[in-house]
Amino acid sequence: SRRNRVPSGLKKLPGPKGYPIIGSIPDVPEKNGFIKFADWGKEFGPIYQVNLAGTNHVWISSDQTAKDLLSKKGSIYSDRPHIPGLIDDNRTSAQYLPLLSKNDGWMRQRKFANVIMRESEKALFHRYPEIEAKRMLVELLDEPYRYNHALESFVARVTCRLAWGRSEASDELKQRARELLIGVSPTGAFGNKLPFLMALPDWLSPPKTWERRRARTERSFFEIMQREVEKDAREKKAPQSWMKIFLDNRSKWGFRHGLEGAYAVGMHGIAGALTIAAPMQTFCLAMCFYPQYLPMLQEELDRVCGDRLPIAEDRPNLPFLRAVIRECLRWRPPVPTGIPHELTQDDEYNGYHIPKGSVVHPLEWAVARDPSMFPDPETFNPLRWVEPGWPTYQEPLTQFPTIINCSQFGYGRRLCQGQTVADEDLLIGIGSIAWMFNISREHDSAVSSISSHPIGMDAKASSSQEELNTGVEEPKSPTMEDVLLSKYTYPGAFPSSRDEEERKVTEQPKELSKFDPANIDPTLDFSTLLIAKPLPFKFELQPRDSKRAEGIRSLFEEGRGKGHYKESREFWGKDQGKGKPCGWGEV
Ligand code: HEM
Repeated sequence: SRRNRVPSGLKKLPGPKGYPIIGSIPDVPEKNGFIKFADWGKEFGPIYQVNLAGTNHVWISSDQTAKDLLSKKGSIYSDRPHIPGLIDDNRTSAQYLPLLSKNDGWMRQRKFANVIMRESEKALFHRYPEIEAKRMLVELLDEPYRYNHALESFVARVTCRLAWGRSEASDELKQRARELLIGVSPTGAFGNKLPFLMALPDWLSPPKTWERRRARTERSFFEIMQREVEKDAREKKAPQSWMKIFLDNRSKWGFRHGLEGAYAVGMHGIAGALTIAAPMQTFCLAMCFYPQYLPMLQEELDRVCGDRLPIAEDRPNLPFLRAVIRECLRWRPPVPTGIPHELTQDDEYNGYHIPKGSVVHPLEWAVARDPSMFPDPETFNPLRWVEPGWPTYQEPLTQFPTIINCSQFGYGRRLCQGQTVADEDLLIGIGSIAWMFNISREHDSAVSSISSHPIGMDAKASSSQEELNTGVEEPKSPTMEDVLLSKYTYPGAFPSSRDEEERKVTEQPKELSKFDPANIDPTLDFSTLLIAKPLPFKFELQPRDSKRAEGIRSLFEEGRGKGHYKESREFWGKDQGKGKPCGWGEV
């Protein structure tokens, strides 16, 4: 109660009442909990507080408030909370830069991150995204029903090359990313839901055993990758990579030991592999539900790129592609709850008291839905970025729209370090898909003589293990008809082309049902972990023209002949280390 005392002259932040001890935990659904937090924002205002199992969580749903606190008062709002589900203390272990406290380790790793990002950007990311785009397109042509695999592999291969100069570890990197995501997500590892499990002996606590194996495997993986680059460097055949930058100037970074370098590089590999596929999957979803924009995008790509795939130098000439990417991030933010900051001393804001130790969330989902900045916010509308008159329109169009420094990358001193990598991957990745394919929701066999594949018929084949095992039941996939007739209740998520009658049906307020997976809007069927990705969905992917398809196939074969496209390799044996000290954990 002393902690909760409000100094005289100040008010307590508003917020839901909750229950004794557990606070408001029962009121927050596991699926799409960010919508609940955004709803509370509408009820209590742009800043409010919620007690979740004894911790004070402050939720911010306005960009201005987030800037006022997290950016302007960065000296006290830049710490990170403890994550109980991890074996080592995330705040001090110097393993994961995004989770470190604001300490020396964080400062030296951030400096290192600045250098590796700057160097990569200067070198146009060594053209890795352009090289890997060809492999992705061929995989989509051959096995479109495994589209998730192709998109995630594209991102993981680029990041793997950037981190260690080679792509063969991309499957392992994806698995490391999935397991770490589970380890750190409040809705993932049991150790985060029931922290006392991490205080029990290993033999009594399966979540602790799982986490110990995950941490051991991750460390071995990072060490193996570091040793391989060291060997390549000794033999003067190491390609450019973040690891090579580290090794070339080992003493310059002030790291405590070589292992810190292994983690500093590996963490960036994981951060890239975790996040960038989400907006690419969102792009496919958006093109199914807002089909009017794909022809506009293809017109721009054909005009600028003609018969070749988009490349980095096309960026200034592709404003509509940048608008589509920016809108994907806004419409379905990859980190909808934001990554929490921790407040290190008592503060006041607009007459409200914010107690030290509060966990402060910039709620991206709500920030991206401010109707004064984004009119008709639930609608996917890339035109808001390129048509004068919209509040988000900005010139020159050779530079804007851009995702760099948008709120989806966070605030203040903890701003995302990997923005330029994400920017490049999305430009090349999404641009290449749109250049090559038509994407549509319904199967129409008469559309073209070129073979077309309806996707998602075999949901398992198209989903990664992570998505199959996030704790979400296989969705019942309501049809658009179901949705329109009665079930769906979250207002405004339909394409603006739908008429008023349909809108009225959708806007009937039916509390709670919107969180029920069976009733969920198909464009809101996302995984439940900290980084939200659309769960596998059915759509049709059809090459626009057979000449382009053949052209890319032959470029890919040519690259393969030169050894550019190595197969992914296993690190722990055929069974991925089942029963051994290191290997893949269940996800
Ligand atoms: C679409 C892709 C991405 C999104 C949406 C994203 C989003 C975020 C967010 C919201 C934060 C937290 C900011 C805050 O605390 O206020 C963050 C931090 C971070 N991100 Fe990203 N990120 C993306 C891609 C990447 C990539 C590709 C990398 C590296 C290769 C990366 C590296 C980092 C790092 C190192 C931090 C921690 C910074 C710190 O705590 O000091 N991110 N990112």
